[in-house]
Amino acid sequence: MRKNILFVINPIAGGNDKEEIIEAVKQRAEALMVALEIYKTTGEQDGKRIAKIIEQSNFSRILIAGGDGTVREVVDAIKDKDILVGVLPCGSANGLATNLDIPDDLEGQLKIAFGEAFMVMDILEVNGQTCLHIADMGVNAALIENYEESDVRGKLGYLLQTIPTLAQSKFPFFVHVEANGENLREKVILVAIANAKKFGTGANINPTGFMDDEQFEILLFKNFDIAEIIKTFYGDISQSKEFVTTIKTTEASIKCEDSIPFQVDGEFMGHKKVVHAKIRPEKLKVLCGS
Ligand SMILES: Nc1ncnc2c1ncn2[C@@H]1O[C@H](COP(=O)(O)OP(=O)(O)OP(=O)(O)O)[C@@H](O)[C@H]1O
Repeated sequence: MRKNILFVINPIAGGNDKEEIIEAVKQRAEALMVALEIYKTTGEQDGKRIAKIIEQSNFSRILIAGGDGTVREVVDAIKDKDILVGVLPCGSANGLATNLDIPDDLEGQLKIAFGEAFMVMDILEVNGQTCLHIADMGVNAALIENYEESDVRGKLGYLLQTIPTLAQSKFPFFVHVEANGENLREKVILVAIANAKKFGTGANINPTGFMDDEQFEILLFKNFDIAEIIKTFYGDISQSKEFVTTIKTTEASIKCEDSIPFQVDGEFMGHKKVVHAKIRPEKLKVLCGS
């Protein structure tokens, strides 16, 4: 049977031109004699439209040129269908691609997108939302909130928000975590709910986490030290017990005494007091680097 690929492109993701990627994918599909259907997102009802397109054809894989937001939308549209997903990262945040070892060069990305190496990864549900790599409450979500309101994009824009965010913030805060039948109360600056190891910035906040181990980690970052926080987001992370407590689980409730900034896969989701996280029964087959 001839292979069918759906190619979803978010034209505005990352603010960059997608023509080179589109042409390269078209050429590769043609060379492999694979039928390619293209869907360009509009920002309106894309999830519903993609779900309808998937219903009408028998796609063996979906390639996505976009950022984490576009990938999440496609994953929601796939539901429990057996379709391989490949990411050609071009968003301003590409945390999932970072965790899948997708390289920066287009040739390397195409090799993976049209290759056969894939992982069967877990999907988290966090307050009813699909979460593929990391959700968190606290200082990182506050940075994303401020970043989304600022004019400077990219890593610099994010870094520029660090000092004002910390200066005006209500951190540290108290959090109650209920997981594995136990309760824990800690004073923290950030609670991460991590399916993956790394933030989109590349920082490896969860070195013991795997995306295909049917569990996730709750990481309670405790120290309020600006130098340590900046290192955490951009480089090496201290895994000392004074700095972070890690809980491995399949379901957890996180309750805060105040409303705290909350983000899922790099998208700011408002201020929350309660976050419930669990592993979904369905999995995602995703093409990866190794
Ligand atoms: N044609 C379009 N015009 C405007 N917005 C769009 C369009 N297509 C998709 N979107 C929006 O793009 C967002 C997803 O972007 P994605 O996360 O993939 O890339 P990004 O560059 O990281 O985005 P951002 O920096 O805005 O988070 C969604 O909010 C979606 O509604």
